[in-house]
Parts: sequence; C-alpha cells; structure tokens
Amino acid sequence: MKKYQVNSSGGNYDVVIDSGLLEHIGALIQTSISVKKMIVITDFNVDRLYADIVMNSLERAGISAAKYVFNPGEENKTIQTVLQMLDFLAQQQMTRSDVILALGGGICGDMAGFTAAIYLRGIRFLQVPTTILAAIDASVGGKTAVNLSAGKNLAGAFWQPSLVLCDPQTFSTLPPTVFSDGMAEMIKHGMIADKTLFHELQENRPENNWENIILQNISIKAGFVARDTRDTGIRQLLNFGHTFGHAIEKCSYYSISHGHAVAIGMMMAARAAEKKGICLEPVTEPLKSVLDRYHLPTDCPFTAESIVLAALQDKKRFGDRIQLVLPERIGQCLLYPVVIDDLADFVNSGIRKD
Ligand SMILES: O=C(O)C(=O)C[C@@H](O)[C@H](O)[C@H](O)COP(=O)(O)O
Ligand SMILES: [Zn+2]
Repeated sequence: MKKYQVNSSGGNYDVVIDSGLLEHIGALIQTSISVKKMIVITDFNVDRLYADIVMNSLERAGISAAKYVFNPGEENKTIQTVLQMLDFLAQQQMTRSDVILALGGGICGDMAGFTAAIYLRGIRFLQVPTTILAAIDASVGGKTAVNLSAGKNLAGAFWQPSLVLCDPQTFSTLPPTVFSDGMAEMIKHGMIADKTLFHELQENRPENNWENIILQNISIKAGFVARDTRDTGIRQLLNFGHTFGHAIEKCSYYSISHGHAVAIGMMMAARAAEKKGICLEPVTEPLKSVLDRYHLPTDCPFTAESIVLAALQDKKRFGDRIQLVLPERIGQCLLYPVVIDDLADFVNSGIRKD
C-alpha cells in the first residue's frame, strides 16, 4: 500500500494505491471521510467489471449508494451527459453532505468531477481510477471538463477530489490501446520532468511494479499542481503534446484516443523543436523509440492546415499568442510562446519527417 498527499490551492487530499482495495473500498472511505450517501458514476464497460464489487463494499460499510451508468467514449463527454447526471443527483435528493464516486477512466472522472463542481454549487467527489491514464494523471489535480463542438475540454472547472483510491488490479482488464494511452502520459512525465523515469520506460515494463510507478508519476504531477493549481504558468508543462494532441483528437472526431493523440503531439513538438535548434540534445529519436515500444503512433494523419485551425481553440492561447511546450532535453521542457502567424511553420516542421 502506498499513500501520497496532494497539496493544492483547492484543498489537500490523499491518494491511496493498493492492489485489491476495491473489495474494501467502503471501509477505506469511512476511515478517511465520513459519508452516509453516495452516487457511483461509471460507464457501461466498467459497470460490468467492477461496479458490483464497489456497491457491495459500500453497503457493507453502511453507505447508501445509487449508481449512474453512462455510454463510454470521448464523443459522450458532453454537457448533455453532465446534465443527465445532474438530473439523476437531484432525483436521488443528493444534499451537500453527500458524495459522488467516479469509478472509471479519465472521461468518467472529468465528467463526474464537473458534475460535482456544479451540483448545488459544489459537492465532494472521490476519484477511483480504473485505467493507467486516470491513475497517473486525470484523477489528480482537479481539472474537470466536457468537450464542446469547438474542441476538447473547453468547458469545465477546477474542482479537487476529496480522496483518490487506486486499485492497480483493475489494469489487468484494460484493452491494449487503453493500456498504451496511459503509457503515453507516463512517457510525457518522463519527458517533462524525470529522465530516470524515461530511461526506466525504455528498459523495463511497468507491469510488475504498479504501486511504485504510479506513486512516482503522481508525485511528478502533484509537484506541478502544488505550484500552480490553476494552470496559469508552470503547470502548463503537463500539456506537453496536448496542443497538437487535442487538435488531432478533434480532427479525428475522437476516433483517435487521447493518449494516442498526445503521443503524436509530443513527436510533433519534438521534431519542430529539434529543427528549430531549441533542443540541447537529440530528443526525437529516443522519444520515437519509447513510443514505438508501447505501440503508440508517431505520425500525424492530418494536414498542417487542419491542425492549425483546431489548435487555435487551445486553452493556452492568449490573444495573438499560443503557448507551446517544447522539449530541450529528455526530462526537461520549456514553455514557448509563439505568435499565431508562426504556428503553421511549427506545425509543418512537426509533421514533416525530413
Ligand atoms: O493536469 C494537467 O494540467 C494536464 O495538462 C494533464 C493532461 O494530461 C490532461 O489531459 C488535461 O486534462 C489536459 O488539460 P487541458 O487544460 O489542456 O484540457
Ligand atoms: Zn492528457
């Protein structure tokens, strides 16, 4: 069992990582935060696999719980789905002392968290990540959101969970592409902050060491969250690969998943940075080899024009500038503001392999 305290300007909370914790999650919740009534929010895939274990454990711990199940997929991460969740909470007469439990991957946590942020102007919620991506990234830091037709995560709130409970046994049921999605964010953490983690991922697979590797990743992410919870500066480094990645997700109508799009986005940023002489050492070749190792894509299937158009909606755009995150060396990236007129040149350099 591993424990880590996340500090943020929106509150401090524990992350508990323990294989098999879903079986006794009710008791674990009762020892950390006192709760009588909960709504478990999950998608149809996770419902089939883990909802009964969780619901039974909550009941044994004396927590009255109802369940809301939504259709999986990024295309359902919408305000309409959140409205349905809000209506369900109201029907169940949830009050300000009651709690939402998000059981699932990043999409589930983002929507359940956003619902918690706005229902009755804010109630508590717990993150129970069941994917690698949610465990090492989305469950920590309080970014909650839905997509708009204009782009990814364009409406949301900063709303921190009260507790994060992670059972790495759930990773054993992940489809290979969902497994790879999580590895993309892990490689990102290595690229922006920890060259030792990057080299570990080059040499060893993480499967036999989940508790340590999740802890290591959460401490990287939590370091940025503690220094800049509301994403106005240094936290934006966590967006390495995301400006182009979000554009790729949008251009693909979300048929390319988040981690896969971020993998391509990181490669584009690396190629552009290397060509423009921003890198202090070669980064493109080692990044490509580690992405290949985890079966992640490295080439952009869209034109530079369509990527530029989609990227103009990025949240890191401030007027006529957009903040890119570019690698200097493995384990170190920098924030690199670019005027909008120069964006096409960066995107072109990132797409072209010569
Ligand atoms: O927590 C952060 O900060 C991140 O940027 C982590 C990202 O991996 C994550 O995908 C996040 O949701 C993207 O944030 P956004 O502000 O670009 O929507
Ligand atoms: Zn991400």
